[in-house]
Amino acid sequence: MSFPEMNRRSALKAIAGGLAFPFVARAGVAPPSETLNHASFGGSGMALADIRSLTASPHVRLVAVADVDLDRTAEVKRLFPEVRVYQDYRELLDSEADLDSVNVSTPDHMHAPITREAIRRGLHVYTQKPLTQTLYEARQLTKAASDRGIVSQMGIQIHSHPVHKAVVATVHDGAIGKVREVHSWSGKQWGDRAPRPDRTDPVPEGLDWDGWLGVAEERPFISGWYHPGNWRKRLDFGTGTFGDMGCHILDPVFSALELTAPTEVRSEGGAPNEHSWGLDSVVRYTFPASPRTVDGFTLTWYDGDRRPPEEVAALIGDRRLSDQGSIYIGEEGVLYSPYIDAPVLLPAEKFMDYARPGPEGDDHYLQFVEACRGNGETSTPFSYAGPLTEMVLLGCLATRFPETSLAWDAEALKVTNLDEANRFVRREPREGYRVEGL
Ligand SMILES: NC(=O)C1=CN([C@@H]2O[C@H](COP(=O)(O)OP(=O)(O)OC[C@H]3O[C@@H](n4cnc5c(N)ncnc54)[C@H](OP(=O)(O)O)[C@@H]3O)[C@@H](O)[C@H]2O)C=CC1
Ligand SMILES: O=C1CO[C@H](CO)[C@@H](O)[C@@H]1O
Repeated sequence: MSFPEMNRRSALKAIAGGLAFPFVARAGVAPPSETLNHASFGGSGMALADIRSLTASPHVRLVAVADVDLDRTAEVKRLFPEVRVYQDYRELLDSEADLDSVNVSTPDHMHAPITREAIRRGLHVYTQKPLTQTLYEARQLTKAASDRGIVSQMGIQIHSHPVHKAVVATVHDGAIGKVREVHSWSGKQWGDRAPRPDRTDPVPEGLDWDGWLGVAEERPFISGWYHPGNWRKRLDFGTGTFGDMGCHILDPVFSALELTAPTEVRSEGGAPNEHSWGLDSVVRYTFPASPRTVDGFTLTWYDGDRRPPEEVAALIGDRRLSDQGSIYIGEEGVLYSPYIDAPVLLPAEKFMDYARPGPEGDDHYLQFVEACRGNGETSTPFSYAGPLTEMVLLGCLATRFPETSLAWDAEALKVTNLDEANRFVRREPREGYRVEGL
């Protein structure tokens, strides 16, 4: 680690301790007694929810917020009158020399550059899902977090929920044996078949539109089309329904089945148009066998109006198929997991006397805070969240090439049988928003 890579607070700690480079595994982990100086990227929407959850700990002091839309910072200023508000994330990072930790809760396209810069400064990072917007960025953040030894956590709070933990524990307990297939779905519709409206609207006074665009190409502001929220539907900013909900819904699948990178992915549903993600995706992955799966295990994702086929839905009998969830088909039984609801083991008679694991939940945010203070570990560090995000983003990429089986070489981060697919593995950031290491 080079000295300029240390943040000032860490450097002072190091010097005070009489050591030039004392941080081998984790740079600048605060001692347990210390209150973290924390900054948020994003001041409204999910960012505000993240701020509230993190500052529920008495050991977190919110000192700064960056938000490109100053019109959306009134509430955070009301709640934290002392907070310093910036409009440009780069200015915040350059000005706030005493930070320990940050949350990155902006739209997806800015997760990577902001998180990468925070890591470079040795700050602990809580980054919203999906970790990044491209596969390459996910790989780079995973590596950077590990090289720099910071504490990291992705914002998939369901990972720490008792229901998620129960699904994982039940599969690990062997209740349904080795798993042959999983079918997962979300009824959300973060896509758009309509063309981009041909108009330019005035940029609202408080919004720095260039800053909002960040790494993406310049374009006219269109009211309601991007900001806030609808950026999820747009190719350059969001990741469609799959990217939006996949990191939540496939998270228990990924950890319960101890999946590694898929070897093949195929889209059989809707495709994007020139500007927006498609609707009604169906994407099937093939994985190498894991200790929890059979050879040839497949995972299929459905969204919008698409759902698992009748013979799969029939496995849950006359129960209602929830709007979001998963069905795990094992060699010895079926596990139906409605999203954030108790898992159901089937056939019911077989599991009547089964002692279901009932693990306790955890607070995903406080887990991060405590890990930054040297107490315990996070449960979704980038070493876990990076590969999970890569899997999800590979599915998003596949929707661009319907009815085509893409062979994936995860180590090389490359589609090996269709070269044109590889231009979507990585993005070229706009001049002025390039960040070292991405
Ligand atoms: N884990 C979960 O359960 C949830 C996670 N999310 C995730 O949170 C993220 C944000 O989503 P959401 O809040 O709904 O989106 P919004 O568009 O409503 O808000 C995004 C926030 O980021 C700010 N922002 C945008 N660009 C920048 C920038 N360059 N620098 C600093 N701040 C910026 C926004 O400011 P402005 O007002 O100017 O846009 C706003 O405060 C997404 O990645 C989403 O996937 C969202 C909901 C739930
Ligand atoms: O959990 C979530 C709830 O819904 C939001 C919108 O679809 C998501 O962005 C979010 O991750």
